[in-house]
Amino acid sequence: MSTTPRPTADPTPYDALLLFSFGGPNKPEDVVPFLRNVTAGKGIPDSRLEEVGEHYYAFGGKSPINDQNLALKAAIEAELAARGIELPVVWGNRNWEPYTDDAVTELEALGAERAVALVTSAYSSYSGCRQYREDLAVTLQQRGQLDENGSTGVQFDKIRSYFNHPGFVQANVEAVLDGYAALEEKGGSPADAKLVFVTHSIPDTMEAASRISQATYSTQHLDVAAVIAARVAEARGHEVLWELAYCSRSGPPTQPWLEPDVNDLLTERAGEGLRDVVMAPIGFISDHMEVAYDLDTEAMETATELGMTAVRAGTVGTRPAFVAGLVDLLLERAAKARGEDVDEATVGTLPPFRSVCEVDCCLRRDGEPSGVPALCSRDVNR
Ligand SMILES: CC1=C(CCC(=O)O)c2cc3nc(cc4[nH]c(cc5[nH]c(cc1n2)c(C)c5CCC(=O)O)c(CCC(=O)O)c4C)C(CCC(=O)O)=C3C
Ligand SMILES: [Fe+2]
Repeated sequence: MSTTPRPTADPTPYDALLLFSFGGPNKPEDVVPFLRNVTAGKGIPDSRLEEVGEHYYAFGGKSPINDQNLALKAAIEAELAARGIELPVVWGNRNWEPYTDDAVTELEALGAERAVALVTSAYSSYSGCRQYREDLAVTLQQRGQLDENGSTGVQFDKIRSYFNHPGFVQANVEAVLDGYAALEEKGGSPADAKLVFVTHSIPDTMEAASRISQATYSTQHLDVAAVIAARVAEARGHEVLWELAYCSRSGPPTQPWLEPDVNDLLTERAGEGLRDVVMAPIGFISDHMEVAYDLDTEAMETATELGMTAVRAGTVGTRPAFVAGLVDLLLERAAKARGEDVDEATVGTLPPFRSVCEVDCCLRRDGEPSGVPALCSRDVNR
């Protein structure tokens, strides 16, 4: 379908790729310290933390996310090798081992001077963009490697948010089509089904602050959802009605977050007579805990109780279209860093997002300066 030529297989000026993720616990003893890392200073009620801890214990205290990142790392390495590109891939996480600091140590051991970061969040908001850039800056600061101009050690650039990159979108289309096939196998009626896209909820204040990144977080999802639904409708030859819902809300009940919650949406639509649902978690790139618990456990239970026939489509994971797209994005970023004119491929109505963020891009709260340094932006150290 896509006729966009592959970018030149030259990673110069980069000498390493940082696969930069969230992290998750590997065993029961990791759960509480992991949750402390995630929630430090975020005002999440203890009751919510205990509840989320239980989600992890129900899965033996091990999040699937680390194995999924290792699988993605291996898939990227294989794609690089297949294209004859020699570039080491180093993995680091904000909230668990191997930490960002471990990754920087590994980059130094490799002799890397300029690395490009690939964040495992496809969409732009504080949680999916700036929080990673801050983590990198604070890590360097703690190592004594940050001054007012940025890093004095390994230099970092970032790959643009890729929610509207053809590879990510195509992999989602394939996953949703597999979901429709699974619905049919389950005895559902695909032509009457609702396609419910699901993503992580964020506070309304974070949504408002994400505006500066060229389109808000929810708008990014709506734009790409429309493209995916249209392609699925075309491939299946029937109409596809769709909606966007949210999961994994936390924070105090008084704080507004993006809605509708997926469980509330299912309940409301069941009341209106909807019987068949395909849930597509386009907000996540792998089947980590939010997907395994909030969708496969909780939302599936809701759907079953409502008497619906429901399936959950896969995430992009290591689908070849996604992995090839990531390598294209890396090469595109490299060409940009070399000052070349590059074709930044997108689908939908939104532009390619910036790989060097605007001043005050994606703050945590609308209008409030963060006071925390961030890399890969025009406001280093603000
Ligand atoms: C937008 C977004 C993504 C999607 C993009 C992406 O995929 O990266 C994401 C991913 C993830 N979130 C994760 C886990 C958690 N997120 C939390 C808390 C929060 N997430 C938020 C946003 C997001 N989070 C927000 C606004 C909060 C409130 C606190 C704050 O303002 O920052 C909490 C604290 C308890 C709770 O509140 O649930 C946990 C444990 C895991 C790991 C899963 C695993 O272990 O498999 C992953 C990949
Ligand atoms: Fe989260």
